Formats: sequence, C-alpha cells, structure tokens
Amino acid sequence: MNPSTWRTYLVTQSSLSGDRSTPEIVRAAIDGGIDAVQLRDKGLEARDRYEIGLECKELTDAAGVDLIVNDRVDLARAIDADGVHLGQSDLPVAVARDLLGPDAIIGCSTSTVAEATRAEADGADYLGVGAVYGTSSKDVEESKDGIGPERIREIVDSVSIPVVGIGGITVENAGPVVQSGATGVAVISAITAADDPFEATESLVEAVESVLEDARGTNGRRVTTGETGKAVDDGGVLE
Ligand SMILES: Cc1ncc(COP(=O)(O)OP(=O)(O)O)c(N)n1
Ligand SMILES: Cc1nc(C(=O)O)sc1CCOP(=O)(O)O
Ligand SMILES: [Mg+2]
Repeated sequence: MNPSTWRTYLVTQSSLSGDRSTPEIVRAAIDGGIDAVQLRDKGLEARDRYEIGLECKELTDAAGVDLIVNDRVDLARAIDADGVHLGQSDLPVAVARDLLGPDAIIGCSTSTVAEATRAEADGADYLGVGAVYGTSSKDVEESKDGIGPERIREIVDSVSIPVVGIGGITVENAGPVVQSGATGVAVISAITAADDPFEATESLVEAVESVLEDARGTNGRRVTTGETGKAVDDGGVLE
C-alpha cells in the first residue's frame, strides 16, 4: 500500500498492552480496520522483537496491511517488512534507502518545518509529526501539551509527502489532526491500552473517516485525497 492511503496506523508497545501480546493487539486492530502497523515495542531484546515481528508479518500479510519496523533497518530486512520508521536520532533516511532499496516505505519523525523539508529532500515517503498532543507513552522534548494541529498544517503546507499525526491522539481529538491536512493518525495507547482494542480501532477508523465525510458534506465539493493523500478539494487542503 501507499502511505498516502493510511488513515489509521497502530504503533505497538507491549509494555502498554496489559496481559495481551503484541500479536493479539495487532490482530484486533486489523479486524477493526487498521491500515498500517509499526512494530515498536521499545525495551524488548532484538530476538524477541524479531519473533514478534514474524508473527505480526503473517497477520499483516494475510490482511493486506503494511508492516513498518521502528528504528531498526536490519530487523525490517530480517522480517521482510514493508519499511522502516526513523527518528531524528536513528539512521539517516538516505542510508536506510540504500540498504532497503527503492520499494521500501521509509517514514521519518519530524516536529518542525525544517526537519520536514529535509526529510522529504532525503527521500522519506511519509512523515510522522508530533507529539501533536500531550502523551505519556513517550518522553518528548516538545511542551507537554504537544505541538498542536496548527503545526501539522504548517508542515503539510511545506511538503508534498503524506503526513501522519502522532502523540496523544484519541477518538475524541483525532478530527483536527486530519482537518489540518494529515492523511492519517498514528496511535499507541488509544488502541493498545484500550479495554477492547478491536472496538477502539473501529471507533478511531470511524472518527477519522467521518471527518473526511463531513468535510465533503459541508463545503459541497468533492474531496479527494490527491497524490499525497492530503484531503483536498478545489479550494486546496481542507480547512
Ligand atoms: C508514525 C511515527 N511517528 C513518529 C514516531 C517517533 O519516532 P522516533 O522519534 O524515532 O521515536 P521512537 O518511536 O523511536 O521512540 C514513530 N515511532 N512513529
Ligand atoms: C512513539 C511516539 N512518537 C511521538 C513523537 O512525537 O514523535 S509521540 C509517540 C507516542 C504515541 O503514543 P500515544 O498514541 O499513546 O500518545
Ligand atoms: Mg526512533
């Protein structure tokens, strides 16, 4: 799949999933309609991430869902993942591209316009932008309130590749992220820590889709998701 088609993106973290395993959470998210999964699971040994990755790959392949590996290009290759997600302290995008080849999906974390334009120039296929809202799932340098949907808009306006919002996103606050031009939302806790990860995914999928639907209805113009996947109409990226 192309990241421009991702509306909802699960980032795994077994330390937040209670007594459920990462493959169990991934299975529930797939059944609930998730578009992409990122194997993150920070804190696990490489061998454990590899084994879990192989299990997840079977699940995502069977469902036609993309599987991305966080941080580790070697692990992405080892489990034949669809790509890798790199942060500002991980391997450079161009190096990962050399190692993984032209077909791999390479995502890059950015929180400023300067980082975003550089990642695009380096060959990233999509951007993870955050933390949009405050999150307790990761220590982020930005203010504890997050960078807000306004920064999403600034970054969307400065690049041509898809932008996925991440950080503190829930079913209640996902709307403004997509309305700001993000093609989708990435979440850990909204699905992983939910009592029912299947229902949580369904609700998130519905929330994101309904924002796009509402945008179609309110301005009366046909909305497409364009080449970059941004929600656009003939007036530009949706307000
Ligand atoms: C979709 C997405 N966006 C951002 C991140 C964060 O990546 P990074 O900054 O490298 O931090 P870690 O996740 O590695 O702690 C992400 N993982 N996914
Ligand atoms: C993994 C990650 N990266 C972030 C960034 O800002 O780059 S925020 C984050 C944590 C996302 O978890 P939750 O959905 O539970 O807030
Ligand atoms: Mg990283």
